[in-house]
Amino acid sequence: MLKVEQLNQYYGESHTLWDLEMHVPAGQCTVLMGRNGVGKTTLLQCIMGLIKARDGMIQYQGQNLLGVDAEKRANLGIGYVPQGRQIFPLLTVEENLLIGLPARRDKVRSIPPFIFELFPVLKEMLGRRGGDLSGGQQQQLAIGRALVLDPKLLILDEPTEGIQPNIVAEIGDIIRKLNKDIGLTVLLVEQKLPFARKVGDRFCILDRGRRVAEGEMHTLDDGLIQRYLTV
Ligand SMILES: Nc1ncnc2c1ncn2[C@@H]1O[C@H](COP(=O)(O)OP(=O)(O)OP(=O)(O)O)[C@@H](O)[C@H]1O
Repeated sequence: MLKVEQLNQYYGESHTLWDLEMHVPAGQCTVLMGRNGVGKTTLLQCIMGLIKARDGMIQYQGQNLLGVDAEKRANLGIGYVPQGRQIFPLLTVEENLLIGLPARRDKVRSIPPFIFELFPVLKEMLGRRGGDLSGGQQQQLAIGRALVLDPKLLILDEPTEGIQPNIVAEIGDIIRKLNKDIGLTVLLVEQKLPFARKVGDRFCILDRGRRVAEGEMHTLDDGLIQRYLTV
């Protein structure tokens, strides 16, 4: 569904992504892994068009995204949950959810009920300001906001960062449900190994801006973990 090929990205003169390759097959959950600062968020931001890649290809359903504006990428069915959630703290939960609706490809202009089935807490808190929610609730809101757009591919950047363990498990269950029951293709950045193993079908490991390993989750062995993931 998504194929990154020979992607190079620079921050000024600093070469950050090097001939990067990554495949995200349709219907699967792919986990992008690697230590801090290896380029995971940079890669996701290139995919979303939030930062520019210098050359290479990002192919989504057969189309090269590099010439497509960031707003249009959402229209193509790519949902994005950024690192740190980035919900609007002064807007209510309802307003946060409504904000993406005009970008939907169809004419739906109200919040789809399945969002509240997945996240009942959001229904209870519709009138609450986003900034008054707990970290876990904000993460649910950020995922809900991405789902409002009816994406086919959902991209999440460290959805468990700074969240209590019981909510982490809940978020894991929701990602699995979205992937296995609803059929969304998922790409997520995750540093917690048990979580990655629980939700992921495949992994892709970056090290210093390069892809160093990729494969099915059951092939992620101790050698790779020691070499590229443990700190
Ligand atoms: N806006 C920026 N300007 C310049 N350099 C940046 C910028 N953002 C990130 N970098 C650098 O690019 C490299 C990759 O950063 P990136 O945030 O993509 O890594 P990451 O793997 O997502 O790390 P983390 O797990 O800490 O979020 C790092 O060396 C970082 O310092």
